[in-house]
Amino acid sequence: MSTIIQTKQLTKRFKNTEVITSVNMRVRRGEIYGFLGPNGAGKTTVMRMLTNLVPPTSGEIELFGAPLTPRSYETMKRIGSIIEYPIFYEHLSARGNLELHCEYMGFYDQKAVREALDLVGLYDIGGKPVKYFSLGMKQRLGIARAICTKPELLILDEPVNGMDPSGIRELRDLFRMLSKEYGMTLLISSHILQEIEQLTDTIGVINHGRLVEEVSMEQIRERHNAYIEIVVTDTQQAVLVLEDRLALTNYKVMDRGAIRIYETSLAPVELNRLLVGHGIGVEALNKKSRSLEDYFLGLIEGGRRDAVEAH
Ligand SMILES: Nc1ncnc2c1ncn2[C@@H]1O[C@H](COP(=O)(O)OP(=O)(O)OP(=O)(O)O)[C@@H](O)[C@H]1O
Repeated sequence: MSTIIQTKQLTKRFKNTEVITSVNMRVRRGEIYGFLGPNGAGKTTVMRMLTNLVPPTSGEIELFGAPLTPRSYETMKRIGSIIEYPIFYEHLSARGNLELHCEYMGFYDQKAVREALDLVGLYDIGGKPVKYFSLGMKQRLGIARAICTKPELLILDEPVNGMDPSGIRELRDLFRMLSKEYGMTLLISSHILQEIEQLTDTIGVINHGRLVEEVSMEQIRERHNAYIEIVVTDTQQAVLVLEDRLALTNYKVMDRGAIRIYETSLAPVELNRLLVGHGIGVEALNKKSRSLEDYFLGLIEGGRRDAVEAH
């Protein structure tokens, strides 16, 4: 798959404070990339650099395979974005705002404004001045503005901020549709895992200006399979029984007599009976599942212990 965004050692300092440190991120064509991190982690600053709103202090950005420079005007036309809160001409209607934007971007397609308003569910009130719009409606109008020029890449900074749960669901469906049917690549930031977990193909976790993890959701789900943990009196003997009698290979011997079995379809009662039947004492038997939330909190709280342990 080709690469749409690639940063190399991307670093940003404001005066003497380094807020982004050596970020190497990669977003592939057609994927939805979730950019996750707590408030102040540096998501907006990275997105501002990607859209040429602020220059990097050092490092490189490649968009669509070419280096980004302050003069990359044509590249910018291939990107739709909302960075922080979208700002509009309040006295103009939603439609008026989008028409102005298309004109400014040199994009002439009569249908585009209508289609964009329709996609975000604002078509019926497209004639109303924006000053009467709620925060959620403005957020949707921001998305309409970002997509009306049919960009290949959408960069959205906390797009579901301030929206109610049904609005969030609608936007999720819209993002999926843009990715599948229009083939757009999406980079979406959030500080709430649940908001983007079901949507993204890849997650990049940023904390204190550093990218601490970049991983596909598929890998994450594999790693975070539920498991059964047993604590036994004789691990060697127990392993023999698991392999010979149950043909198990996906287990891991931990310390202090514990074994994790990543095969949760086993019935705990049967497992216990089998081990005891072979003269192995079972001191504990628990079914566990570590939530994604725990995993990301672990990353954000500074340690990579969980990630290492899960491998
Ligand atoms: N223009 C600026 N001058 C000085 N410091 C800045 C500037 N812009 C951002 N920062 C600092 O950079 C750090 C990262 O901020 P940024 O807005 O990128 O984080 P964020 O992850 O987007 O957070 P949020 O979710 O709160 O928007 C913060 O400590 C912020 O105070």
